[in-house]
Amino acid sequence: MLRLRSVNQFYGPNHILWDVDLELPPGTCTGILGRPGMGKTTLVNCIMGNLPVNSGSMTWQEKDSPPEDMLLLPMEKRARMGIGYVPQGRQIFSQMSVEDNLLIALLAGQDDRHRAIPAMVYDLFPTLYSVRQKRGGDLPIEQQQQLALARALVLEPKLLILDEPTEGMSPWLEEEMGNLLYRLNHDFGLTILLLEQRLSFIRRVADYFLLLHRGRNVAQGKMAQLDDLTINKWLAV
Ligand SMILES: Nc1ncnc2c1ncn2[C@@H]1O[C@H](COP(=O)(O)OP(=O)(O)OP(=O)(O)O)[C@@H](O)[C@H]1O
Repeated sequence: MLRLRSVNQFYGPNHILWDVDLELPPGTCTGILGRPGMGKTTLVNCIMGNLPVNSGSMTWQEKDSPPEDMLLLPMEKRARMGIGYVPQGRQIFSQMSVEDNLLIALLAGQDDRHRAIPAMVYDLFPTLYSVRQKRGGDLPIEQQQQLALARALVLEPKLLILDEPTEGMSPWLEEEMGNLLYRLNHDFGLTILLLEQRLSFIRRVADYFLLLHRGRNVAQGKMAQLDDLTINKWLAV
């Protein structure tokens, strides 16, 4: 579905991402791990088109379609093509109603296929339906998180990227989020890319991991291959 090869990125003179490779096969869930400041958000910003890539390749390919060079596509096109993004810190429009938050996200689609909020959104989040006239900012934190996720789902993405979805969550809410991502991945077949500090959470939901250290991928593979030696070397603080 998405393949990155030798991606390099600079902030001014600072070399941030060094020859990063990443492969997201359809229907899989991959966790990007790393201590703070190691380049996880920068990598996602490059995938979303929020930041330019200085060298390397990024290819998007769907079943029975030719590969597309993502680096030629502006940010809006990447969203329309099927990439949904839930940014760190639940960025919702707090003054707007739940429904308007969803309708605004829908506008980004700019096509006939996405004129109404898909039924699956309110099926997944029935509580959001019952509070759809309330202002986003007035919702409790777990419903704000649901709204942020629902906003990313209105265009029915094929790849969902989440930046620190469990940040600030209680263990109970973390469990709920894990169940939800499991459902999206297994029942709806969404490919998921997850940036996350909580190793226990990644272990629970992800099939694969990629470990970034100072902008380089120092380890990657199946989740079961992530051993204590690797964790102690690259993740222990
Ligand atoms: N706008 C910016 N200008 C210059 N350097 C930046 C900018 N944003 C991030 N950086 C630097 O890029 C490096 C990677 O940062 P990034 O935010 O991608 O890391 P991260 O792994 O996502 O960290 P965190 O888990 O804390 O979000 C850091 O050294 C950071 O200081």
